[in-house]
Amino acid sequence: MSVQVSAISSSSPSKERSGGVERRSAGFHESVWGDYFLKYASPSYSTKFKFLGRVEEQVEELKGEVRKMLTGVVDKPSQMLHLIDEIQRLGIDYHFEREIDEQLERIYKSYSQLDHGDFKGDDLHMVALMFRLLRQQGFNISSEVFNNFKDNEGNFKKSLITDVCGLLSLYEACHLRCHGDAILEEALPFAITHLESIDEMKVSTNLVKQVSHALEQPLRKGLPRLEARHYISLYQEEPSHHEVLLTLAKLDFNLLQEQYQKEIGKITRWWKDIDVARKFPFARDRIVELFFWMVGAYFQPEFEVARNILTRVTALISILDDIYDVHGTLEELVPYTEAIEKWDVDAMDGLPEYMQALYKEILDLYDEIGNEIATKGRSYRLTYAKGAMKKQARGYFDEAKWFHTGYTPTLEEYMPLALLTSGYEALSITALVGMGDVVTKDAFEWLLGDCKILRASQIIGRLMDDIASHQVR
Ligand SMILES: CC(C)=CCC/C(C)=C/COP(=O)(O)OP(=O)(O)O
Repeated sequence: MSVQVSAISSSSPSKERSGGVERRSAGFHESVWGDYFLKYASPSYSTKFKFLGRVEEQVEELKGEVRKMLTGVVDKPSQMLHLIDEIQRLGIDYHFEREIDEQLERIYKSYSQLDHGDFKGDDLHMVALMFRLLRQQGFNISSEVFNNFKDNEGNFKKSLITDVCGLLSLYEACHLRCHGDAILEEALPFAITHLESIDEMKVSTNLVKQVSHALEQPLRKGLPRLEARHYISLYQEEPSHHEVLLTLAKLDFNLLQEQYQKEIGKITRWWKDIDVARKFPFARDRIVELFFWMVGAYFQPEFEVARNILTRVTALISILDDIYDVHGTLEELVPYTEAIEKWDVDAMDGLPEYMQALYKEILDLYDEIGNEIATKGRSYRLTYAKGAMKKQARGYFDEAKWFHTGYTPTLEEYMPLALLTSGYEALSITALVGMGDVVTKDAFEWLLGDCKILRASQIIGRLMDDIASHQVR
Protein backbone atom coordinates (compact mmCIF):
# COMPACT_ATOMS: atom_id res chain seq x y z
CA MET A 1 0.00 0.00 0.00
CA SER A 2 1.50 3.26 -1.11
CA VAL A 3 0.42 5.40 1.77
CA GLN A 4 3.04 4.32 4.21
CA VAL A 5 5.71 3.42 1.74
CA SER A 6 5.63 6.73 -0.05
CA ALA A 7 5.71 8.70 3.15
CA ILE A 8 9.07 7.22 3.87
CA SER A 9 11.11 9.17 1.47
CA SER A 10 14.70 9.42 2.49
CA SER A 11 15.02 7.52 5.70
CA SER A 12 13.09 5.05 7.77
CA PRO A 13 10.11 6.46 9.64
CA SER A 14 10.77 7.58 13.14
CA LYS A 15 8.41 8.64 15.90
CA GLU A 16 8.17 12.02 17.58
CA ARG A 17 5.79 13.77 19.94
CA SER A 18 3.84 16.89 19.06
CA GLY A 19 0.49 18.19 20.25
CA GLY A 20 0.67 15.62 23.04
CA VAL A 21 0.53 12.81 20.47
CA GLU A 22 3.17 10.40 19.27
CA ARG A 23 3.48 10.92 15.54
CA ARG A 24 5.30 9.22 12.75
CA SER A 25 7.93 11.19 10.88
CA ALA A 26 9.17 10.63 7.35
CA GLY A 27 12.43 12.52 7.83
CA PHE A 28 12.32 14.37 4.51
CA HIS A 29 15.49 16.23 3.65
CA GLU A 30 15.39 20.03 3.55
CA SER A 31 14.85 22.01 0.38
CA VAL A 32 18.04 21.86 -1.67
CA TRP A 33 17.30 25.30 -3.15
CA GLY A 34 16.79 27.35 0.00
CA ASP A 35 16.17 30.98 -0.95
CA TYR A 36 18.07 30.79 -4.21
CA PHE A 37 15.20 31.96 -6.43
CA LEU A 38 13.96 34.73 -4.13
CA LYS A 39 16.26 37.26 -5.76
CA TYR A 40 14.30 37.00 -9.00
CA ALA A 41 11.18 38.26 -7.20
CA SER A 42 12.90 41.38 -5.95
CA PRO A 43 11.81 44.60 -7.69
CA SER A 44 15.47 45.64 -7.81
CA TYR A 45 16.48 42.53 -9.74
CA SER A 46 17.25 43.45 -13.30
CA THR A 47 17.01 40.89 -16.03
CA LYS A 48 20.52 40.50 -17.33
CA PHE A 49 19.86 38.93 -20.67
CA LYS A 50 17.10 41.13 -22.04
CA PHE A 51 19.14 44.24 -21.52
CA LEU A 52 22.20 42.94 -23.28
CA GLY A 53 20.80 44.32 -26.48
CA ARG A 54 17.69 44.49 -28.53
CA VAL A 55 16.98 40.83 -27.95
CA GLU A 56 13.23 40.78 -28.36
CA GLU A 57 13.45 42.76 -31.58
CA GLN A 58 16.09 40.40 -32.88
CA VAL A 59 13.94 37.40 -31.99
CA GLU A 60 11.02 38.87 -33.97
CA GLU A 61 13.25 39.39 -37.01
CA LEU A 62 14.59 35.85 -36.82
CA LYS A 63 11.09 34.46 -36.40
CA GLY A 64 10.13 36.27 -39.59
CA GLU A 65 12.99 34.60 -41.44
CA VAL A 66 12.08 31.15 -40.16
CA ARG A 67 8.45 31.74 -41.08
CA LYS A 68 9.57 32.49 -44.65
CA MET A 69 11.53 29.23 -44.70
CA LEU A 70 8.46 27.35 -43.55
CA THR A 71 6.05 28.92 -45.98
CA GLY A 72 8.29 29.23 -49.01
CA VAL A 73 8.05 26.79 -51.87
CA VAL A 74 10.11 23.65 -51.37
CA ASP A 75 9.96 21.09 -54.07
CA LYS A 76 11.37 18.35 -51.88
CA PRO A 77 9.17 17.17 -48.99
CA SER A 78 12.27 15.66 -47.40
CA GLN A 79 13.76 19.16 -47.01
CA MET A 80 10.62 20.39 -45.31
CA LEU A 81 10.54 17.40 -42.96
CA HIS A 82 14.16 18.07 -41.99
CA LEU A 83 13.45 21.72 -41.37
CA ILE A 84 10.41 20.96 -39.20
CA ASP A 85 12.39 18.35 -37.27
CA GLU A 86 15.21 20.79 -36.56
CA ILE A 87 12.78 23.52 -35.52
CA GLN A 88 11.02 21.13 -33.16
CA ARG A 89 14.21 19.75 -31.67
CA LEU A 90 15.54 23.26 -31.09
CA GLY A 91 12.40 24.01 -29.06
CA ILE A 92 11.17 26.93 -31.20
CA ASP A 93 8.28 25.17 -32.94
CA TYR A 94 5.73 26.75 -30.62
CA HIS A 95 6.20 30.00 -32.58
CA PHE A 96 5.20 28.33 -35.84
CA GLU A 97 2.34 25.99 -34.98
CA ARG A 98 0.12 27.06 -37.87
CA GLU A 99 2.86 26.94 -40.50
CA ILE A 100 4.07 23.52 -39.35
CA ASP A 101 0.55 22.14 -39.31
CA GLU A 102 -0.11 23.39 -42.84
CA GLN A 103 3.11 21.91 -44.18
CA LEU A 104 2.55 18.56 -42.53
CA GLU A 105 -1.00 18.43 -43.82
CA ARG A 106 0.30 19.00 -47.33
CA ILE A 107 2.84 16.21 -46.89
CA TYR A 108 0.22 13.90 -45.39
CA LYS A 109 -2.12 14.42 -48.35
CA SER A 110 0.57 13.55 -50.84
CA TYR A 111 2.63 10.95 -49.00
CA SER A 112 1.13 8.03 -50.89
CA GLN A 113 2.82 9.33 -54.01
CA LEU A 114 6.08 10.09 -52.31
CA ASP A 115 7.77 6.94 -53.46
CA HIS A 116 8.80 8.86 -56.53
CA GLY A 117 11.61 11.26 -57.19
CA ASP A 118 13.08 12.77 -54.08
CA PHE A 119 11.27 10.72 -51.50
CA LYS A 120 12.37 7.13 -51.55
CA GLY A 121 10.16 4.60 -49.82
CA ASP A 122 13.33 2.65 -49.06
CA ASP A 123 15.04 5.48 -47.22
CA LEU A 124 14.48 4.40 -43.62
CA HIS A 125 15.50 7.73 -42.15
CA MET A 126 13.01 9.67 -44.28
CA VAL A 127 10.15 7.22 -43.87
CA ALA A 128 10.59 7.08 -40.12
CA LEU A 129 10.93 10.85 -39.86
CA MET A 130 7.79 11.37 -41.91
CA PHE A 131 5.91 8.79 -39.85
CA ARG A 132 6.98 10.35 -36.55
CA LEU A 133 6.23 13.95 -37.50
CA LEU A 134 2.85 13.11 -39.02
CA ARG A 135 1.69 10.87 -36.20
CA GLN A 136 2.84 13.31 -33.58
CA GLN A 137 0.73 15.95 -35.30
CA GLY A 138 -2.32 13.67 -35.13
CA PHE A 139 -2.42 12.51 -38.75
CA ASN A 140 -3.60 8.98 -39.31
CA ILE A 141 -0.50 7.48 -40.87
CA SER A 142 -0.25 3.70 -40.89
CA SER A 143 2.77 1.80 -39.63
CA GLU A 144 2.53 -0.21 -42.85
CA VAL A 145 4.96 2.33 -44.33
CA PHE A 146 7.64 0.22 -42.62
CA ASN A 147 6.68 -3.05 -44.39
CA ASN A 148 9.09 -2.13 -47.14
CA PHE A 149 12.02 -2.65 -44.77
CA LYS A 150 11.41 -6.34 -44.29
CA ASP A 151 12.83 -9.13 -46.43
CA ASN A 152 10.92 -12.07 -47.89
CA GLU A 153 11.26 -14.00 -44.65
CA GLY A 154 9.64 -11.24 -42.63
CA ASN A 155 12.85 -10.04 -40.96
CA PHE A 156 14.17 -6.51 -41.03
CA LYS A 157 16.61 -6.22 -43.95
CA LYS A 158 20.27 -6.82 -43.07
CA SER A 159 21.31 -3.67 -44.94
CA LEU A 160 19.60 -1.56 -42.27
CA ILE A 161 22.05 -2.65 -39.59
CA THR A 162 24.73 -0.22 -40.75
CA ASP A 163 22.29 2.61 -41.48
CA VAL A 164 22.76 4.44 -38.17
CA CYS A 165 20.77 7.50 -39.15
CA GLY A 166 17.89 5.31 -40.31
CA LEU A 167 17.97 3.17 -37.17
CA LEU A 168 17.95 6.24 -34.98
CA SER A 169 14.91 7.66 -36.77
CA LEU A 170 13.20 4.28 -36.61
CA TYR A 171 13.90 4.12 -32.87
CA GLU A 172 12.36 7.58 -32.30
CA ALA A 173 9.37 6.68 -34.50
CA CYS A 174 8.74 3.50 -32.50
CA HIS A 175 7.89 5.59 -29.46
CA LEU A 176 4.79 6.81 -31.28
CA ARG A 177 3.43 3.32 -31.77
CA CYS A 178 -0.15 2.48 -30.82
CA HIS A 179 -1.87 -0.79 -30.02
CA GLY A 180 -1.82 -2.91 -33.14
CA ASP A 181 1.39 -1.47 -34.59
CA ALA A 182 3.01 -4.89 -34.47
CA ILE A 183 5.79 -3.94 -36.85
CA LEU A 184 6.93 -1.17 -34.53
CA GLU A 185 6.81 -3.48 -31.52
CA GLU A 186 9.32 -5.60 -33.41
CA ALA A 187 11.27 -2.65 -34.74
CA LEU A 188 12.04 -1.17 -31.33
CA PRO A 189 14.25 -4.00 -30.00
CA PHE A 190 15.78 -4.32 -33.49
CA ALA A 191 16.74 -0.63 -33.51
CA ILE A 192 17.98 -0.68 -29.91
CA THR A 193 20.18 -3.75 -30.43
CA HIS A 194 21.91 -2.31 -33.46
CA LEU A 195 22.18 1.23 -32.10
CA GLU A 196 23.84 -0.15 -28.99
CA SER A 197 26.52 -1.79 -31.08
CA ILE A 198 27.32 0.85 -33.68
CA ASP A 199 30.88 1.08 -34.88
CA GLU A 200 31.86 4.47 -33.49
CA MET A 201 34.79 4.72 -35.90
CA LYS A 202 32.42 4.77 -38.86
CA VAL A 203 29.99 7.49 -37.74
CA SER A 204 30.40 11.17 -36.91
CA THR A 205 30.98 12.14 -33.27
CA ASN A 206 27.77 14.12 -33.33
CA LEU A 207 25.73 11.15 -34.44
CA VAL A 208 27.34 8.97 -31.77
CA LYS A 209 26.32 11.57 -29.17
CA GLN A 210 22.77 11.70 -30.53
CA VAL A 211 22.48 7.92 -30.43
CA SER A 212 23.69 7.60 -26.87
CA HIS A 213 21.38 10.40 -25.71
CA ALA A 214 18.40 8.93 -27.56
CA LEU A 215 18.95 5.49 -26.05
CA GLU A 216 18.78 7.04 -22.63
CA GLN A 217 16.01 9.50 -23.42
CA PRO A 218 13.79 9.06 -26.49
CA LEU A 219 12.45 12.33 -27.84
CA ARG A 220 8.84 11.38 -27.28
CA LYS A 221 9.40 10.94 -23.56
CA GLY A 222 11.64 13.95 -23.07
CA LEU A 223 10.90 17.23 -21.38
CA PRO A 224 10.77 19.77 -24.22
CA ARG A 225 12.98 22.40 -22.53
CA LEU A 226 15.66 19.91 -21.53
CA GLU A 227 15.66 18.31 -24.95
CA ALA A 228 15.95 21.72 -26.61
CA ARG A 229 18.90 22.67 -24.41
CA HIS A 230 20.64 19.42 -25.23
CA TYR A 231 19.99 19.67 -28.96
CA ILE A 232 21.15 23.30 -29.23
CA SER A 233 24.66 22.20 -28.22
CA LEU A 234 24.68 19.29 -30.64
CA TYR A 235 23.25 21.35 -33.48
CA GLN A 236 25.87 24.02 -33.02
CA GLU A 237 28.58 21.44 -33.69
CA GLU A 238 26.82 20.22 -36.83
CA PRO A 239 28.79 21.71 -39.79
CA SER A 240 25.62 22.09 -41.87
CA HIS A 241 23.66 23.93 -39.16
CA HIS A 242 21.51 26.88 -40.10
CA GLU A 243 22.71 30.04 -38.35
CA VAL A 244 19.25 31.63 -38.24
CA LEU A 245 17.71 28.61 -36.52
CA LEU A 246 20.58 28.31 -34.08
CA THR A 247 20.57 31.98 -33.09
CA LEU A 248 16.81 32.06 -32.68
CA ALA A 249 16.89 28.90 -30.56
CA LYS A 250 19.56 30.32 -28.23
CA LEU A 251 17.92 33.71 -27.79
CA ASP A 252 14.50 32.22 -27.29
CA PHE A 253 15.78 29.68 -24.78
CA ASN A 254 17.40 32.43 -22.73
CA LEU A 255 14.29 34.61 -22.84
CA LEU A 256 12.14 31.75 -21.60
CA GLN A 257 14.65 30.93 -18.89
CA GLU A 258 14.43 34.49 -17.62
CA GLN A 259 10.66 34.30 -17.57
CA TYR A 260 10.79 31.05 -15.54
CA GLN A 261 13.23 32.61 -13.09
CA LYS A 262 10.80 35.43 -12.43
CA GLU A 263 7.90 33.01 -12.12
CA ILE A 264 9.66 30.76 -9.62
CA GLY A 265 10.86 33.89 -7.79
CA LYS A 266 7.24 34.98 -7.24
CA ILE A 267 6.18 31.49 -6.21
CA THR A 268 9.10 31.20 -3.77
CA ARG A 269 8.06 34.52 -2.25
CA TRP A 270 4.53 33.12 -1.64
CA TRP A 271 6.00 29.89 -0.22
CA LYS A 272 8.30 31.82 2.14
CA ASP A 273 5.40 33.98 3.31
CA ILE A 274 3.47 30.83 4.23
CA ASP A 275 6.50 29.93 6.35
CA VAL A 276 6.29 26.29 5.37
CA ALA A 277 9.46 25.14 7.10
CA ARG A 278 8.20 26.40 10.48
CA LYS A 279 4.48 25.64 10.19
CA PHE A 280 4.81 22.27 8.48
CA PRO A 281 8.24 20.93 9.42
CA PHE A 282 7.02 17.38 8.80
CA ALA A 283 6.20 18.07 5.13
CA ARG A 284 8.23 17.99 1.94
CA ASP A 285 9.62 21.37 0.88
CA ARG A 286 9.84 20.90 -2.88
CA ILE A 287 8.45 24.05 -4.42
CA VAL A 288 11.17 24.40 -7.08
CA GLU A 289 10.81 20.76 -8.13
CA LEU A 290 7.04 21.21 -8.43
CA PHE A 291 7.48 24.30 -10.59
CA PHE A 292 9.87 22.37 -12.82
CA TRP A 293 7.27 19.63 -13.14
CA MET A 294 4.71 22.19 -14.32
CA VAL A 295 7.14 23.63 -16.87
CA GLY A 296 7.13 20.07 -18.19
CA ALA A 297 3.33 20.18 -18.38
CA TYR A 298 3.29 23.43 -20.38
CA PHE A 299 6.37 25.51 -21.04
CA GLN A 300 4.98 28.21 -23.33
CA PRO A 301 5.13 31.78 -21.99
CA GLU A 302 1.39 32.35 -22.27
CA PHE A 303 0.74 29.69 -19.62
CA GLU A 304 2.35 31.72 -16.85
CA VAL A 305 -0.87 32.06 -14.84
CA ALA A 306 -1.79 28.40 -15.41
CA ARG A 307 1.67 27.29 -14.21
CA ASN A 308 1.49 29.53 -11.19
CA ILE A 309 -1.90 28.15 -10.13
CA LEU A 310 -0.95 24.56 -10.79
CA THR A 311 2.36 24.80 -8.91
CA ARG A 312 0.82 26.39 -5.85
CA VAL A 313 -2.18 24.05 -5.66
CA THR A 314 0.10 21.03 -6.06
CA ALA A 315 2.40 22.34 -3.35
CA LEU A 316 -0.51 22.54 -0.90
CA ILE A 317 -1.75 19.09 -1.97
CA SER A 318 1.74 17.81 -1.24
CA ILE A 319 1.54 19.10 2.36
CA LEU A 320 -1.97 17.64 2.60
CA ASP A 321 -0.63 14.28 1.47
CA ASP A 322 2.03 14.39 4.19
CA ILE A 323 -0.62 15.19 6.79
CA TYR A 324 -2.76 12.22 5.75
CA ASP A 325 0.16 9.87 5.13
CA VAL A 326 2.33 10.62 8.12
CA HIS A 327 1.66 13.43 10.52
CA GLY A 328 -2.09 13.36 11.24
CA THR A 329 -3.79 10.94 13.57
CA LEU A 330 -7.02 9.25 12.48
CA GLU A 331 -8.94 11.20 15.15
CA GLU A 332 -7.70 14.45 13.62
CA LEU A 333 -8.19 13.37 10.02
CA VAL A 334 -11.92 12.68 10.42
CA PRO A 335 -12.96 16.28 11.22
CA TYR A 336 -10.30 17.60 8.85
CA THR A 337 -11.81 15.77 5.90
CA GLU A 338 -15.26 17.03 6.91
CA ALA A 339 -13.97 20.58 7.12
CA ILE A 340 -12.47 20.38 3.62
CA GLU A 341 -15.81 19.09 2.37
CA LYS A 342 -17.57 22.13 3.90
CA TRP A 343 -15.03 24.63 2.53
CA ASP A 344 -15.88 27.28 5.06
CA VAL A 345 -13.44 29.19 7.25
CA ASP A 346 -15.64 28.54 10.34
CA ALA A 347 -15.34 24.80 9.79
CA MET A 348 -11.74 24.78 10.98
CA ASP A 349 -12.56 25.66 14.60
CA GLY A 350 -11.32 22.98 16.94
CA LEU A 351 -8.80 21.52 14.51
CA PRO A 352 -5.13 21.30 15.56
CA GLU A 353 -3.10 24.40 14.75
CA TYR A 354 -1.08 22.84 11.92
CA MET A 355 -4.31 21.67 10.22
CA GLN A 356 -5.89 25.10 10.59
CA ALA A 357 -2.79 26.66 9.08
CA LEU A 358 -2.99 24.54 5.92
CA TYR A 359 -6.77 24.85 5.75
CA LYS A 360 -6.47 28.62 5.74
CA GLU A 361 -3.79 28.56 3.05
CA ILE A 362 -6.00 26.38 0.86
CA LEU A 363 -9.02 28.65 1.24
CA ASP A 364 -6.92 31.79 0.67
CA LEU A 365 -5.28 30.37 -2.43
CA TYR A 366 -8.59 29.34 -3.98
CA ASP A 367 -10.05 32.79 -3.17
CA GLU A 368 -7.11 34.35 -4.96
CA ILE A 369 -7.55 32.03 -7.92
CA GLY A 370 -11.26 32.85 -7.95
CA ASN A 371 -10.50 36.57 -8.14
CA GLU A 372 -7.92 36.05 -10.86
CA ILE A 373 -10.26 34.12 -13.13
CA ALA A 374 -13.49 36.00 -12.28
CA THR A 375 -12.46 38.99 -14.34
CA LYS A 376 -12.24 36.77 -17.40
CA GLY A 377 -15.66 35.11 -17.01
CA ARG A 378 -14.09 31.81 -16.03
CA SER A 379 -15.47 31.55 -12.47
CA TYR A 380 -17.21 28.24 -13.24
CA ARG A 381 -13.73 26.66 -13.20
CA LEU A 382 -13.37 27.26 -9.48
CA THR A 383 -16.19 24.81 -8.70
CA TYR A 384 -14.31 22.11 -10.60
CA ALA A 385 -11.04 22.99 -8.86
CA LYS A 386 -12.57 22.86 -5.40
CA GLY A 387 -14.35 19.62 -6.26
CA ALA A 388 -11.02 18.08 -7.27
CA MET A 389 -9.39 19.15 -4.00
CA LYS A 390 -12.25 17.73 -1.92
CA LYS A 391 -12.15 14.45 -3.81
CA GLN A 392 -8.39 14.25 -3.30
CA ALA A 393 -8.78 14.74 0.46
CA ARG A 394 -11.50 12.05 0.60
CA GLY A 395 -9.17 9.65 -1.21
CA TYR A 396 -6.27 10.43 1.15
CA PHE A 397 -8.62 9.87 4.08
CA ASP A 398 -9.74 6.45 2.83
CA GLU A 399 -6.09 5.41 2.46
CA ALA A 400 -5.32 6.69 5.96
CA LYS A 401 -8.21 4.63 7.33
CA TRP A 402 -6.70 1.49 5.82
CA PHE A 403 -3.38 2.26 7.39
CA HIS A 404 -4.62 3.18 10.85
CA THR A 405 -6.90 0.15 11.04
CA GLY A 406 -4.13 -2.13 9.79
CA TYR A 407 -6.14 -3.19 6.75
CA THR A 408 -4.35 -4.59 3.71
CA PRO A 409 -6.51 -4.10 0.63
CA THR A 410 -6.71 -6.51 -2.28
CA LEU A 411 -5.38 -5.24 -5.59
CA GLU A 412 -8.99 -4.80 -6.77
CA GLU A 413 -9.70 -2.60 -3.78
CA TYR A 414 -6.37 -0.81 -3.97
CA MET A 415 -6.33 0.28 -7.61
CA PRO A 416 -9.44 2.54 -7.80
CA LEU A 417 -8.39 4.42 -4.69
CA ALA A 418 -4.73 4.46 -5.65
CA LEU A 419 -5.61 5.95 -9.03
CA LEU A 420 -7.53 8.72 -7.33
CA THR A 421 -4.75 9.46 -4.86
CA SER A 422 -2.17 9.47 -7.65
CA GLY A 423 -3.41 13.05 -7.90
CA TYR A 424 -3.58 13.01 -11.71
CA GLU A 425 -7.27 13.85 -11.78
CA ALA A 426 -6.77 16.80 -9.44
CA LEU A 427 -3.70 17.81 -11.40
CA SER A 428 -5.45 17.64 -14.78
CA ILE A 429 -8.50 19.56 -13.58
CA THR A 430 -6.35 22.22 -11.92
CA ALA A 431 -4.12 22.44 -15.00
CA LEU A 432 -7.07 23.84 -16.96
CA VAL A 433 -8.06 26.49 -14.43
CA GLY A 434 -5.58 29.20 -15.43
CA MET A 435 -5.58 28.51 -19.16
CA GLY A 436 -7.13 30.70 -21.84
CA ASP A 437 -10.43 30.45 -23.67
CA VAL A 438 -9.46 27.25 -25.47
CA VAL A 439 -10.64 25.63 -22.25
CA THR A 440 -14.42 25.34 -21.94
CA LYS A 441 -16.77 23.61 -19.52
CA ASP A 442 -16.76 20.63 -21.88
CA ALA A 443 -13.06 20.07 -21.21
CA PHE A 444 -13.72 19.65 -17.48
CA GLU A 445 -16.68 17.35 -18.14
CA TRP A 446 -14.57 15.30 -20.54
CA LEU A 447 -11.91 14.83 -17.87
CA LEU A 448 -14.50 13.82 -15.30
CA GLY A 449 -16.17 11.37 -17.68
CA ASP A 450 -14.63 8.07 -18.59
CA CYS A 451 -11.46 9.70 -19.90
CA LYS A 452 -9.07 7.09 -21.23
CA ILE A 453 -5.99 9.28 -21.42
CA LEU A 454 -6.47 10.41 -17.83
CA ARG A 455 -6.98 6.81 -16.72
CA ALA A 456 -3.78 5.77 -18.51
CA SER A 457 -1.75 8.55 -16.89
CA GLN A 458 -3.17 7.66 -13.47
CA ILE A 459 -2.09 4.05 -13.89
CA ILE A 460 1.40 4.96 -15.10
CA GLY A 461 1.83 7.70 -12.49
CA ARG A 462 0.62 5.57 -9.62
CA LEU A 463 2.58 2.43 -10.41
CA MET A 464 5.78 4.33 -11.16
CA ASP A 465 5.41 6.23 -7.90
CA ASP A 466 4.80 3.01 -5.95
CA ILE A 467 7.80 1.30 -7.56
CA ALA A 468 10.06 4.26 -6.75
CA SER A 469 8.77 4.51 -3.17
CA HIS A 470 9.24 0.79 -2.69
CA GLN A 471 12.83 0.95 -3.94
CA VAL A 472 13.67 3.79 -1.56
CA ARG A 473 12.34 1.73 1.28
C1 LIG B 1 -0.20 14.78 -8.44
C2 LIG B 1 -0.19 15.69 -7.27
C3 LIG B 1 -1.38 16.52 -7.01
C4 LIG B 1 0.89 15.71 -6.52
C5 LIG B 1 1.16 16.48 -5.32
C6 LIG B 1 2.49 16.08 -4.80
C7 LIG B 1 2.45 14.69 -4.32
C8 LIG B 1 1.57 14.41 -3.18
C9 LIG B 1 3.16 13.74 -4.93
C10 LIG B 1 3.13 12.30 -4.57
O1 LIG B 1 3.69 12.05 -3.35
P1 LIG B 1 3.77 10.54 -2.78
O2 LIG B 1 4.77 9.80 -3.57
O3 LIG B 1 3.95 10.61 -1.30
O4 LIG B 1 2.31 10.04 -3.16
P2 LIG B 1 1.37 8.97 -2.45
O5 LIG B 1 1.29 9.34 -1.02
O6 LIG B 1 0.05 9.12 -3.14
O7 LIG B 1 1.98 7.64 -2.71
